[in-house]
Amino acid sequence: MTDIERVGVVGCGQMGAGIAEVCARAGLDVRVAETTGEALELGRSRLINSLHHVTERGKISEAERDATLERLSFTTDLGELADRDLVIEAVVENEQVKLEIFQVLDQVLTRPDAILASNTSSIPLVNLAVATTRPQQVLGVHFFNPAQVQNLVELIPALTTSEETLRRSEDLVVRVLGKHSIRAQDRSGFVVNALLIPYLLSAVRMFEAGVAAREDIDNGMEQGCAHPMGPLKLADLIGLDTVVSVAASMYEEYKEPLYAAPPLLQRMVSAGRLGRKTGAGFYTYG
Ligand SMILES: C[C@H](O)CC(=O)SCCNC(=O)CCNC(=O)[C@H](O)C(C)(C)COP(=O)(O)OP(=O)(O)OC[C@H]1O[C@@H](n2cnc3c(N)ncnc32)[C@H](O)[C@@H]1OP(=O)(O)O
Repeated sequence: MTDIERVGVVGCGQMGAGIAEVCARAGLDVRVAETTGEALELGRSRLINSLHHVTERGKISEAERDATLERLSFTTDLGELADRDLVIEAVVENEQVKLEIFQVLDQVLTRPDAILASNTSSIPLVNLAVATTRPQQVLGVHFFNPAQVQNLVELIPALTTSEETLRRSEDLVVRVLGKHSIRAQDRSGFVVNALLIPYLLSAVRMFEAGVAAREDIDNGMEQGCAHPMGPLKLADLIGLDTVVSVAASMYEEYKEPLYAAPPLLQRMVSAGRLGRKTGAGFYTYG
């Protein structure tokens, strides 16, 4: 039996909302924290809309939806996460911001063996761990977008993480959330992004060089390799700013040219064309 029943999620953007939904649907008591009332309202509607959507699609009953909503609470005060057994941080990929959150959570969590997890794709977990007084209880729990649909969670122990923390987290992810888990070392990109990001960057370089139209690049991989979506569509789904920031951290770590974001991608981010979330990236969205 898991000893994790009360979960906190910090950040209610596309990943945080998805993670909170997965946890609440699995029967956990979930409290979501955001920085401002406005961000919280946006996140809350994102989550509620998604629950209504899965109910309409017949994946859960109306009673299950209502019970899931009952298990969700929202706050703008990290102090209200004090009684949580596990907190998953899913805020912007900015090390300073994450460090501050980890330091606050470390102070407010009352349970001595509470686990502090990050959904980071790129920040070294050990940096977050040593910023707390419980480095043995900090690890990476990395979901994939959309978290409600993708089956995988990467578990990333820092050098300081205890086997007990890893075991408890794995039990939660696999047995309670029903996800598949893989373990990876605390190296930039872990397993999936280390393989995926160079592929996405190659597709952008191919498009930039005029080798093929964006639709042909995407259709090539969808029809030729049975990928659910081609690389340019997928970059738009992930968010071009996230692709650039994960690539930058991998480049920083390995200095391999294949991890360097091509100029077109950098320019699109500067222009605010971040993909689906801003309505325009390689494609435009209604
Ligand atoms: C960068 C990070 O660190 C790591 C990452 O996240 S890497 C990115 C990993 N993600 C991927 O590779 C995504 C690849 N694409 C896919 O799996 C699929 O194209 C997709 C699930 C996004 C959409 O699937 P597709 O069949 O094209 O569309 P659609 O029919 O709308 O959706 C399929 C199902 O997923 C559900 N779904 C899609 N997007 C959803 C979302 N945002 N939230 C909840 N459910 C969603 C739909 O409701 C639908 O369910 P149903 O058919 O059972 O009702």
